[in-house]
Amino acid sequence: MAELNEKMQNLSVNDNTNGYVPPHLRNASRKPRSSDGQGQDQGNFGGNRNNNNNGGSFFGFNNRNNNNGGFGGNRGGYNRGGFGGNRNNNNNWGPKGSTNRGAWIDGKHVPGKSNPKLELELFGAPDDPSFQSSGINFDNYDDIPVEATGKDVPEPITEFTTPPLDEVLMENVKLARFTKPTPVQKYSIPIISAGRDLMACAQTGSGKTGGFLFPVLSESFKNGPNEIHHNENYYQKKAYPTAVIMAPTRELATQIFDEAKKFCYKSWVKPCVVYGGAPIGNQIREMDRGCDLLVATPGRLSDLIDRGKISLSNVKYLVLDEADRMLDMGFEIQIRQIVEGCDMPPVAERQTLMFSATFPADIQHLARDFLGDYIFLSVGKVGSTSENITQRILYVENEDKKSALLDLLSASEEGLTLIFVETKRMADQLTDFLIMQNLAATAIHGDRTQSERERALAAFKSGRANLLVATAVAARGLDIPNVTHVINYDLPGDIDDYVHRIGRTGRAGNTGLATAFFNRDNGNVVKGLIDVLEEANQEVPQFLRDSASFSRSGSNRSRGGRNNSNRDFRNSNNSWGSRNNSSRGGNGWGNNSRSGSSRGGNDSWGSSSGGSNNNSWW
Ligand SMILES: Nc1ncnc2c1ncn2[C@@H]1O[C@H](COP(=O)(O)OP(=O)(O)OP(=O)(O)O)[C@@H](O)[C@H]1O
Repeated sequence: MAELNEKMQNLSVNDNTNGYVPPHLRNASRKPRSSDGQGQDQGNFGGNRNNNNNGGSFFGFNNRNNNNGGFGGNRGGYNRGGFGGNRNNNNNWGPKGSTNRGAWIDGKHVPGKSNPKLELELFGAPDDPSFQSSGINFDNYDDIPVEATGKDVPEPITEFTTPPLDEVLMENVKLARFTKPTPVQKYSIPIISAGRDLMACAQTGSGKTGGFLFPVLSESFKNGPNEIHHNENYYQKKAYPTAVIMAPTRELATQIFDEAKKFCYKSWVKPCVVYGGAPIGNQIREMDRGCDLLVATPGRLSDLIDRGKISLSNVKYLVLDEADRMLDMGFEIQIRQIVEGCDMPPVAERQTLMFSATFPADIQHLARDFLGDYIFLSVGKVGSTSENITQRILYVENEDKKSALLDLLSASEEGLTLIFVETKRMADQLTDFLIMQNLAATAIHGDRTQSERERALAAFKSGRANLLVATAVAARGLDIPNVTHVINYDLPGDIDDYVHRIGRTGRAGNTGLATAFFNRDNGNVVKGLIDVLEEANQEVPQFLRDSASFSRSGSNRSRGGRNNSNRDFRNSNNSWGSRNNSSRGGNGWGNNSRSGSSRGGNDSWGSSSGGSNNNSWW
């Protein structure tokens, strides 16, 4: 990292006092443009001009890679073995002939047998770089302040132990080479094991998936499935999952499913995944073979409920992962219909868990309706970024971005680089441009077919394409080992998106670099950006501060500013009965800025007790 920073300094890319100067103009006199729009544009620096590469070997894009390893699908060999339909059978899955699957028989958990080949597929070899391993800064997580509010908050655990964790789950945690819980896991495991509802917020890459999977699976292994009270229609099979996990995107759903496969190993719990854009028939057939833990995107889940293929009447655990993103994507009506309008047990008869790295106010309203007497857990500041990620903001005009990008890429060390743009069109254009430079780039965005998206991700993960140009579709949750650099070629209009995007690097205690191109078009996000940089002890370039004084977001709380709550808003004195008070982009956020609730303030960081807080934060 130090070397990379040095190289960037040498390239002048990191010079925050002046605007970005493309290589061909470095020795020319060129006045930096001011971010208030007063500067003069003296040059027209298109990106292609300097790069007359006609002999491009077109890599990766447009399906040129014959990669058969679809995202998330192959590693576990999940589809190869037959799943018997009945959960009480000791069904086989994984490589042929294995009997790894456990069963629930006469009120007891009978684990399956070990299968070394499948173990290798699920958990990888210790030195396999395609499996994320914890980095040198993993221990730094111990210093992260944690706050848990609500009634009777259980004490956190400090190690993975039995109890509270089930033995089979413990074995799988060991196979995954997880030696100790991350902070969010330390709290979420005892909270969920105690049967409590939970709203948990923790930084990107800090192990939230395990935070809900470990206790949900562990309790399921101990307690077995709910008894199905409904008559099975012989001609139409229905899935009755015990746990339902909803996630905003197909890729994230697939990734959670992959994690679930690992930690369900040898147990009676059979995980399934359903998402739009893939043939529904295959997904139904897979569910017919057993479906105890279902990972789903809201749209496909509603569809399958409407078709009578899924009943939620058996659900003990409902998890909403990246719930705020699901609302942003317009899924609220579908989610409410699934949770409140179908046969899902009521709040008191299920456990409901919400996880995200950002929790804007409206998601806390959803919590009011979906969760009962819940614990609010915040690990680190809500919406903050990990200090493992070094953040750099460069002033780059739109027409200079391509050159600046090439500069950055030439300075990059080994590793994968994720480049975020705002539009699908731009993703395609930029990918083509990079391919023309003989760079190994591919793209992921919503207009690509599911199989194209899967191939792109697989090529990126394997390193065959070390550059992935992405829209917001890849911003959340994706856990790709060895992403060393995230470049916000276009900054998002929403600071929460920025937080999630850069969180694709610096995961599980590893270090990472995040570079963003900023110019006057990004005035709406400047205030939030400064907050995020300051919270993570990063350098704030002067041009950002200058820009903040011109920016609208300096004076209101648009989505570009920080409208997260880092508080459990039940502790607020304000009435939160009216949704209108908390709409995104609204005003009336009160006097308490985020810094008002920093460690040095009145708040009880580091305490697990539910101190009440009279701050009015909207
Ligand atoms: N206890 C642990 N020890 C070591 N590594 C862990 C542990 N828990 C999780 N990890 C690894 O850390 C990485 C990040 O975890 P995960 O994807 O759950 O993060 P997250 O908090 O959900 O991130 P995001 O907010 O981006 O979705 C994963 O590769 C996971 O395997």
